[in-house]
Amino acid sequence: MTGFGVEVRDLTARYGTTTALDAVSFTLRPGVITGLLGRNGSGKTTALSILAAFRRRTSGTVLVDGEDPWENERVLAGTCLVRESGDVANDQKLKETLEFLGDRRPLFSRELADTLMDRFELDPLSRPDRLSRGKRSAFGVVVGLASRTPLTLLDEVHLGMDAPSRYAFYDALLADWVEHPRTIVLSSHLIGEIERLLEDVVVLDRGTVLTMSDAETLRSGGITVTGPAEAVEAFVAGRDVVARQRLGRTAQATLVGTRADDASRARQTGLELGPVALQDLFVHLTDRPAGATTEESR
Ligand SMILES: Nc1ncnc2c1ncn2[C@@H]1O[C@H](COP(=O)(O)OP(=O)(O)OP(=O)(O)O)[C@@H](O)[C@H]1O
Repeated sequence: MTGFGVEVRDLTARYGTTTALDAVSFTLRPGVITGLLGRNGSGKTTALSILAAFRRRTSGTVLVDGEDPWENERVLAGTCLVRESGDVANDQKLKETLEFLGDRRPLFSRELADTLMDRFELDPLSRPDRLSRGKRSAFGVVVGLASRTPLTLLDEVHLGMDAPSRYAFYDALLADWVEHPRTIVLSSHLIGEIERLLEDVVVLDRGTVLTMSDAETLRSGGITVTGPAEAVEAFVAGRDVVARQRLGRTAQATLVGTRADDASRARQTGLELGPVALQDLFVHLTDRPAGATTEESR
């Protein structure tokens, strides 16, 4: 099993007069972990809700494993969407929810669920409405990962979790995906922590696709330059610097755009070149002039 592929073409979704997605097209490669990135209100939740048939589209084409997911039993049995709220029955004990999913989802792993319940210190006898926000999110992670569905959509599910729990989640996700490859989408506007997990990236901005690429290609669009502050400044003069950091006399600048002689210039001036953080590129790509309204900046 390598997971469901997804093909989205000209997808438009409106809520009354608000256009949440405006003729959006993207693909999700089967068996790949994709980051669906975008600032608040960019349309991530709407897109994932349509893929999982939680919500109907206004127009456009959505194919999950080659078929329209709407009222499609086969596709929906292979799709799991977990949103930050957890999306689980509030009036059921956690253990009952896991038993229910074990009966319904053919690939559900009770063993993985139990391991994750222990790791997140979740009491199987508790109920979601009695859990803290972070623990509720953690239970969403248990459901999302243990379901092992061919299409797993995790919508900002990690945001409420504390740092140790988030890192336990990232490690568990990667380890289980290596053993059981499947299509996973992680949506977020906090990219720093998850970028090492992502093979592909789709960036949404105000309901449109800003960029779609494999993460390596995206990263290769920029470099970091590290070394003595003055030499770094001389190197980046006149170029598109999207982030700067300084520690004592050492500075690091993040550049968008590379030049053929970057490596030789860096060698000559004793500077170190490194990969760019997706978070910095994301901020650069989705940055808007202060005060610009949605319509003006379109
Ligand atoms: N139920 C709704 N009714 C009206 N407008 C909505 C509804 N849900 C979302 N929207 C609007 O649609 C747009 C996209 O929202 P969506 O929740 O998909 O974005 P998002 O990228 O998931 O945001 P966030 O990162 O803040 O969760 C926003 O302008 C939002 O205000």
